[in-house]
Amino acid sequence: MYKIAVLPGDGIGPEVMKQAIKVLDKISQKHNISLQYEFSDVGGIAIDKYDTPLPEHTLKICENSDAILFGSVGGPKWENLPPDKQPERGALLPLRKHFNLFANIRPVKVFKPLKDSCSLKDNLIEDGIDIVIFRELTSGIYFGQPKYISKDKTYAIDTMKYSVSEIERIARLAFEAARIRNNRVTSVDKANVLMSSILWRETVTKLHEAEYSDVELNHMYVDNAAMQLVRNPNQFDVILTGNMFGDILSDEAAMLSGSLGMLASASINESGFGLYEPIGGTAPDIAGQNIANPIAQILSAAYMLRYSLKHDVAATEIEKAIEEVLNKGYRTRDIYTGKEGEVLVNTDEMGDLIVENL
Ligand SMILES: NC(=O)c1ccc[n+]([C@@H]2O[C@H](COP(=O)([O-])OP(=O)(O)OC[C@H]3O[C@@H](n4cnc5c(N)ncnc54)[C@H](O)[C@@H]3O)[C@@H](O)[C@H]2O)c1
Ligand SMILES: CC(C)[C@H](C(=O)O)[C@@H](O)C(=O)O
Ligand SMILES: [Mg+2]
Repeated sequence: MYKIAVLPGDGIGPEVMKQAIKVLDKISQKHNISLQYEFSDVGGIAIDKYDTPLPEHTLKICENSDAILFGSVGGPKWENLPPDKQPERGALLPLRKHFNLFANIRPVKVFKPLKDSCSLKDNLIEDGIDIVIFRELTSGIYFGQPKYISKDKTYAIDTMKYSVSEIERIARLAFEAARIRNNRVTSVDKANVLMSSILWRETVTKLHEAEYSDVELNHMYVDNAAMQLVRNPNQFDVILTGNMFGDILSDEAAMLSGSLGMLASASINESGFGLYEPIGGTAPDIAGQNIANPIAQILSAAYMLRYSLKHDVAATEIEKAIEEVLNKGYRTRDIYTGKEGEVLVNTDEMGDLIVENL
């Protein structure tokens, strides 16, 4: 039996999480996988109830689980609280750090039927897109010390710090992934300006020479990478990058797949324990209307089955069911183009359709 900590969070989090649970119920029945869910509050809702974004009991539930399925946290209501009390800095980042979830894996796939939702010209995505971003998640500018706003509020400091071992462990996973994909790694940095990027580039190069010379490696500055992603996305196979660059490039890459609501991520540590979440946020502009796209949350559940519970077949079946539903023309509002054959559905209906196709 697997214990799953389910943390829906704020905004669209609970709406899309409901769909992911429906899908997990069906697939676990089908494959005889015993799942025990432990729901708990995190983020803004936890601030409202317990005056803290990451209550002790929520952390305990996570510690006693085999994986964490996370929705998203934050929103306008909590934006003006002191920094460490806010949902993102007070819950999500501490969770990532607490469990040492250094490897954030963000696959960018374009489902063929969604080609029209992609903002790029057809000829650029004719053969689909299949990129995976390996983002370092527990260091870099997000966590480096010192980090503060001066008492008189006339200046502020963040520190971008990377150690060789932190770079090596994420680089190793990227090279390993490339070997079973198209054998190419693009390491993205800003080595023409940042010291931490110079070390990043040197470390990746050394590791490549010593252990992974069979993999094709190139280095790219982050500004160029942002441009290349929309100029010719298919040049990329595995993108290896640091915390902040990975955050920005993955939102950009999401639009290749048509919507932020389509991309999910796995954040894992050295022993394979993981937190699984959509790459997008709480979407306050559409929350509470049952119109959000639940696919990113459902894919997060599939990645959980694949990476933490080692049920690859079940994960693949979920991905196939999503593709099937999209093939049949069903679309939530964010991926609806009005083309003939498309049917507009809401969040619940999309969840039901995916369940029916399992
Ligand atoms: N992992 C997380 O918990 C996480 C990630 C990103 C942002 N956030 C938080 O979410 C809040 C809102 O942030 P934001 O507006 O910058 O980013 P966002 O990702 O919430 O929304 C950006 C845009 O994408 C759309 N969108 C996102 N997910 C969607 C979905 N599933 N279906 C359809 N449309 C979708 C939204 O409607 C919005 O127009 C902030 O408080 C932010 O800090 C949390
Ligand atoms: C909410 C925020 C802290 C988070 C990040 O920057 O890592 C989000 O944007 C993401 O991409 O997971
Ligand atoms: Mg982000």
